[in-house]
Amino acid sequence: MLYKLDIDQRGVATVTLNRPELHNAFNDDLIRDLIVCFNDLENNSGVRLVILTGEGKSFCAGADLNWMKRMKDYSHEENVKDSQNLAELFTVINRFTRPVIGKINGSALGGGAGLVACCDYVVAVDTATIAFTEVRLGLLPAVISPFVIAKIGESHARASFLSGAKISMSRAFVMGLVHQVTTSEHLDAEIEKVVADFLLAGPSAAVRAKELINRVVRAETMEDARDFTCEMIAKARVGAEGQEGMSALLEKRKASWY
Ligand SMILES: C/C=C/C(=O)SCCNC(=O)CCNC(=O)[C@H](O)C(C)(C)COP(=O)(O)OP(=O)(O)OC[C@H]1O[C@@H](n2cnc3c(N)ncnc32)[C@H](O)[C@@H]1OP(=O)(O)O
Repeated sequence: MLYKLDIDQRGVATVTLNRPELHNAFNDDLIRDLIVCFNDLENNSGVRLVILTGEGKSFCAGADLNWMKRMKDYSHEENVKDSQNLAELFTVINRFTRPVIGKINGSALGGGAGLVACCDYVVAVDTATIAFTEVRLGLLPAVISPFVIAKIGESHARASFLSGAKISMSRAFVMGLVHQVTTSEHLDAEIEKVVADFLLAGPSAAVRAKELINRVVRAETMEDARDFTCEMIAKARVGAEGQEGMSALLEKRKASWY
């Protein structure tokens, strides 16, 4: 298995990419393993959120170049199929119904930067760099582009995709790729604070909030967005969790999901 999985009593799952000797670069085995892992976590109703991180000094060095280079012996159709597996990985992480927190322990390059963009909340060490290096390798940040452009917008995508230049953490913060920057010494403690904040949300409300964002950003018109957002709040306020959350605040007690 090219990743490690730990699920604690609170339902916090930690997925750790585990190919440290290759800076957690992904090959077809790691891609397949991670898709299965995230699908299993999706089907595990006890999981409240996922932390995604890397073993060793890097978060993820993107695609394993030895593996990608070998793809020249494959047909065009096989190459397209293979790229679709990678797209599937980004999709299962990005669409994972519960929050995914990126714990960026080191550099995230190429497809590794794409993984960062798929996370809902990202805490990174100040020594990490993010770079969409693909063009410097004669390649393209293709499969990751929908996720990254949705996150940072066209202007930042043009600036970073076309040069492949390293992005410092202060810049990644401004771009909205990273939400918090800390030292490696404080990374675990900062992640724990973030986890505690996310666990304060009603479990079902957190899932619905993520669904809301995914639907609003993909809505074709304001009217479409208005219709389903009204539907969603109409259901939430009469639902058991909404009723419990409001009662708990009014009665000055903790809601029962804590
Ligand atoms: C569709 C998706 C496309 C993509 O994702 S394209 C790939 C984009 N990735 C990159 O551009 C990352 C390339 N790697 C690096 O820039 C550096 O490496 C690091 C910053 C990650 C680490 O640098 P340092 O600490 O100096 O270590 P080191 O000596 O460069 O690497 C140790 C071993 O790891 C191998 N390695 C690093 N990244 C990859 C990779 N992406 N694919 C295959 N091998 C990789 C190296 O070659 C080397 O190997 P050895 O020990 O045999 O010399």
